[in-house]
Amino acid sequence: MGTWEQEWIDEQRRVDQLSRKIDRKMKAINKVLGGKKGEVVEIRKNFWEDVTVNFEDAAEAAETAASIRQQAELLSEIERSHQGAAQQMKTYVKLKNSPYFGRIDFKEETESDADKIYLGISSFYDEETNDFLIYDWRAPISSLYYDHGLGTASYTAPGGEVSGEMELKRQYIIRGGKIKSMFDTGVTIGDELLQEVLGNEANAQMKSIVATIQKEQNEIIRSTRGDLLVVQGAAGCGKTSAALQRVAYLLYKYRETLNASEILLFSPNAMFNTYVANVLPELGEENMEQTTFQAYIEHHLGQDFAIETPLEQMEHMLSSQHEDGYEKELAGVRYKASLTFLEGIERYLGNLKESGMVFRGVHFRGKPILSAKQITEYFYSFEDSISIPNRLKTVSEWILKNVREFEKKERNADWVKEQLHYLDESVYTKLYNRLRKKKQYSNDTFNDLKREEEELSAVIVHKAIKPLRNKIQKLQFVNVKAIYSNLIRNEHDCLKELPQDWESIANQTKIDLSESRLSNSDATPYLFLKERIEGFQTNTMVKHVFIDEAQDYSPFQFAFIKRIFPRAKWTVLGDLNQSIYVHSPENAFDHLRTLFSSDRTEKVHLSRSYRSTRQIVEFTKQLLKNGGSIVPFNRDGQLPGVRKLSSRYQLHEEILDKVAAYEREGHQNIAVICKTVKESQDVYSVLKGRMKVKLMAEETVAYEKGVVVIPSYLAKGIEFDAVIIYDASNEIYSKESDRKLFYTVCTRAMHELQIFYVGEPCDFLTNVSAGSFQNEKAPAPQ
Ligand SMILES: Nc1ncnc2c1ncn2[C@@H]1O[C@H](COP(=O)(O)OP(=O)(O)OP(=O)(O)O)[C@@H](O)[C@H]1O
Repeated sequence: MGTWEQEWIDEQRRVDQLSRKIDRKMKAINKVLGGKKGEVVEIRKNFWEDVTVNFEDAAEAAETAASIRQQAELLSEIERSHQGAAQQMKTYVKLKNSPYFGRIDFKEETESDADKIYLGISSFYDEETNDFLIYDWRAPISSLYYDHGLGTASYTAPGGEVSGEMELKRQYIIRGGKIKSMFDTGVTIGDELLQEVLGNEANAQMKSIVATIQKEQNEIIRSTRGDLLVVQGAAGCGKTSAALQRVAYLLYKYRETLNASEILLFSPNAMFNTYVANVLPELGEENMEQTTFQAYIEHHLGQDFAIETPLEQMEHMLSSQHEDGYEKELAGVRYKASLTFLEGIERYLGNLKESGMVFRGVHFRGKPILSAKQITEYFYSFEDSISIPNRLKTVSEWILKNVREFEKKERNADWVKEQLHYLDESVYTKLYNRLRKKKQYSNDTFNDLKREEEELSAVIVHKAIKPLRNKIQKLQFVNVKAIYSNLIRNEHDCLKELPQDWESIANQTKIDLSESRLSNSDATPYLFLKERIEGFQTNTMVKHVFIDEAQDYSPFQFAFIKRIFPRAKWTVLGDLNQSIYVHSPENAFDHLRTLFSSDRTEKVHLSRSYRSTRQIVEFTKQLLKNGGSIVPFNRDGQLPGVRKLSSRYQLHEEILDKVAAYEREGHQNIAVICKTVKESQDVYSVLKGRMKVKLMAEETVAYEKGVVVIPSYLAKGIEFDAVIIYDASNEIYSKESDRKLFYTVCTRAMHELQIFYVGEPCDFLTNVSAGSFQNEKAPAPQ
């Protein structure tokens, strides 16, 4: 028998042995789980028997409360450890299926023999031999696997640098406890496994990449040096993947002090949340918190305004590209996204300390309590040195005091008397009982009619005034809308370097505000101003902020996020070549770096692209002006197709044919990508009667397998086996500003890319070398 076969047998034997050990641990855990479950059921059943209930007097009641608390704590303690055991069980199930994916034989300098280190998604410690039979991929020693080939190698252990010799590096694919494939590799991570992984069909959800993390990705995953880590990388180079593995790494490294709820990922849209939701659970970790910037804005302003979503803004800007006034509008959007605007707001806030605040008068049932003028005078009676939020706190207390005085007088008002008369029997009894309890009246004293009336009037007024009090507590007497509108009109001359024709922009903003609408470009500045006036609500709980697709954020938004999470470290991932928003400046990441000190900032560049075949990457990089440095991972496929069609009718026929052909080849995720939602809807209405297809035109839908028609904005960040670009004519992708959008949509393809157009092709296509694509219809299969 050849030595390799023998090796294989030995390795399988080890897997089998390990499997038996895992079985034993699973059995033990099962017992614990069963026992704990029994305990929980028992405690639940006897909960009220085991607590002493006595409400006779205060001391007894306190004892009862303590007794209930004790029982409840016991219960939750057991439930917690039950959860821990259940989690452990899940990990064992995964390990049993696939215990490890890699092995390194590493001989430390000071040792004579090499240690065999097996790497899996979680450690497995064997108490009988006092050995780690599996090392967690995040353990310090595991970095050898990702960072080094055979020969001299070193890693950083908690006690310092450990050097030695890597004698073997082996990769496995183990499924169901059986080794499916196994190969030795000399280089960092062998291309074979990666070839195999990347050649697979797309999933409806993103997968973990632990078995094939590349060296430069490992650097991102394990970096803990700075406060800001910026990752710039081409489409498909694994930014999102690296970010998610990094979350898992941080949760492992800082497991004593960091939990998943203290990590927040900003995703590009809500659909993307579902796309990445599986990666961490697959690794046995809890998911981090996920949100979108829009959701944050909605949470704070959604009650007061209809807020334009990024999708709506994109749609509007893309479809008005040829209209008069587009350039002016664009200049306005860019200005509102800039730090120049933010600085203007800061100047304005400085001014507001002396003048310019706008208040609403406080009224109740049409009667004035305090006029806007009185509130303004009171607000400006404070020293300039007192901050606006602090002043507002005092002002609101002062208003509430006035309201209380008003409330007392109001008890004699006619409307109160009237309500007293018509008091519903049940309300009356309820109020009566409540008063009796509170004041401990005897039945007799309460019968005193006058007293009763007084008390009931007080309750009626108090209740009626409650909404007003709430509004005052929420500082709604401050007219932020008017203050923002004045800012935009630049009455105080705080805004500098305004774009041309700002007046019409200001007018539009004013109309929007008066109709309780907020454009996407106004939303962040508006909230910023509001928060700065009312007192910024910071979040010090979050320790790590991740921002994916970061090229889509404006400098203003970055500054804003920094303010919300003053204590968090940031990991920011993006590709400047995929900036699809009009508000993104060319040098978006430079602005970002002004928020952190330069010696706490790290920048990593990824240029190797894994998603698409070599042919697709070679093609798409030519769509960019500066795509030269993008390196494809060497995976072979068909040349992308680019075809001119004579009519829309023919276009739709060809799409049907192409989708059918892709399906025959076994592709399951196929996307027809359009530029806008409108275009997607039109295409969908044509296709839907003729094939099984879904329209994904709203953020809220979950990403699913199948054939989809999807607008560019929603396709970003995700990938498909095969992509059809609906219409790449120069009518649709007409401006230079469409270049990055076009690049973004084409780079969604993993295995196949087909571009159609009717009329003339867009300029970006004319620059691609002839050998990089085919323009004939592929022959039908025999
Ligand atoms: N080391 C790796 N091993 C296996 N697969 C990888 C690796 N790195 C990236 N991939 C795969 O490449 C594809 C692209 O990765 P990902 O979506 O993370 O890239 P991205 O840089 O965020 O892309 P984009 O900017 O285009 O959205 C995914 O299918 C991912 O699983």
